[in-house]
Amino acid sequence: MSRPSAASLDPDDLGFDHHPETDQSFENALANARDGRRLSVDDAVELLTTGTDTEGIDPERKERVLELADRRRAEEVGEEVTFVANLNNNVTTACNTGCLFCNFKDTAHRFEADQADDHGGFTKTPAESREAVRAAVERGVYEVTSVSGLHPGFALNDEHHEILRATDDAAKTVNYKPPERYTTDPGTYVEQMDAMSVDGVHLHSMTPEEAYHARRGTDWSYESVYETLADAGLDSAPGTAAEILVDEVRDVICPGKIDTQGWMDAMEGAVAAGLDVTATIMYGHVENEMHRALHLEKVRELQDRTGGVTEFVPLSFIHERTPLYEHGVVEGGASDDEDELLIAVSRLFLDNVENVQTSWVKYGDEKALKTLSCGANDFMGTILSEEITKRAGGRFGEFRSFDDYVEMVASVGRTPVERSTDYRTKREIDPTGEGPFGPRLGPKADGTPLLTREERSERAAGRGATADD
Ligand SMILES: C[S@@+](CC[C@H](N)C(=O)[O-])C[C@H]1O[C@@H](n2cnc3c(N)ncnc32)[C@H](O)[C@@H]1O
Ligand SMILES: Nc1c(NC[C@H](O)[C@H](O)[C@H](O)CO)[nH]c(=O)[nH]c1=O
Ligand SMILES: N[C@@H](Cc1ccc(O)cc1)C(=O)O
Ligand code: SF4
Repeated sequence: MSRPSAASLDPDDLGFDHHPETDQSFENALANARDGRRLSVDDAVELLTTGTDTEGIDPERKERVLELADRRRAEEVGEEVTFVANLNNNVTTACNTGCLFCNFKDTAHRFEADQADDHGGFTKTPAESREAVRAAVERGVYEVTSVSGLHPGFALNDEHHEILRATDDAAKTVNYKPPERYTTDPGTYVEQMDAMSVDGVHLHSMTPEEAYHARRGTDWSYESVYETLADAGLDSAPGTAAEILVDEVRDVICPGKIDTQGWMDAMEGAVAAGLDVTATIMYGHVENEMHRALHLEKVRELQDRTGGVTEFVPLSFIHERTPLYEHGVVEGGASDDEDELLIAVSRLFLDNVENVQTSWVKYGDEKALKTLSCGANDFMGTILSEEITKRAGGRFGEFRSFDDYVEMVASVGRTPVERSTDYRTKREIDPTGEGPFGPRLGPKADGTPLLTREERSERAAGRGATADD
């Protein structure tokens, strides 16, 4: 695959074949949504653009789309706003994939034992991962989300290491270097899953890109890889790495990643292995509204085929410290109008996905609360630790307490509800009840807040006490 370098990309001429042009009209598309007809890609483009017959976003039309989506949300899932008590535990930032929207990763060779420079990244051993999760579960957390860089020393298990070690020119052909070359050995994926799967916690891990890494250089199926991971403790898989599921966009922003079909195959393999999955979109960079609509179509197809997608998560691109922005390929991320419309059209288009998640990490509290009346019904999790958005320049912090959630959700007149990762277990919280509030659905969750008042103020002051220290 030829890889364009960010510096050589002309933002006005990315050579896309897909453009937001349709034979549909805005009013027709809106009527289709109102009458509950399954929307076409052209309908979605009309709604996302508030009509291709007008320039820019028409504020009055936008409100009509948002209102319809809000009504659909109320019909489908009611007034509850759900959230989960979870911890993000990223295992390593070492990655050579080079996605141009990402500043989470650090070039992997800098992690090698003979490299002197301080790369500012990290790799956790399985024992360190286990300790981070154990400490969080002790506090009441019951989900751990773990997404990581594609460390060249990672393999699925010992058998996979043997295959990769025997591969010719493995660094180049299969992005593999033996783990002993690195200062810290991340262990195998199986060892990491086993380590993080402690005390009945739900383990949400292994994105399609990570699953690809866990079978590189072999003919193993995604299903068998996910089965092996499930046997080691994996419970569900995050559908990140989706970015925009249109190859002409992937060729620009993540040419080193698996393609659209590869992402679909991995997700289907995860569901075939008995796992729930989530699906995401990472939008607001070089893509246009036609790409966004085509992406939604892929997610709807996946759900038609599998029924395994528990939630859809729009991730608004954080641009500040990314190659795409630094090289002038983009001038910023999505506007507020675009964020609201993306949430609304996701709700209307994805008639087979029950939950649409809004992210306080990407939007901040104020905008995230607004999106709860544009079609969103889930408010993600407490996460306790955040690296991806922070490293890209995001400023909205790493933690929300149950008190924060209860106050925010009540302030918009909705019902705060604690949920399990799979949404099958829920507990409504009475905002007029006596606080402070804490989780109750976890193995060690007895209603005590996740962090003490002192720990929270230390965090607020930026002195950084984290759940795992
Ligand atoms: C950082 S990766 C980690 C997991 C794994 N390396 C992968 O790519 O699947 C997880 C996701 O974070 C999201 N992400 C990365 N950088 C971002 C940014 N600057 N703004 C918004 N989302 C971002 C992308 O959607 C990406 O797929
Ligand atoms: N939207 C973001 C998430 N979402 C994931 C949730 O927190 C949770 O793990 C999932 O809903 C399964 O229960 N996580 C982030 O780190 N950052 C986000 O922006
Ligand atoms: N890790 C992703 C968020 C995410 C994680 C798990 C999910 O199921 C969905 C979204 C990010 O911060 O960009
Ligand atoms: S998005 Fe994932 S694969 Fe791409 S560079 Fe970042 S960590 Fe690596």
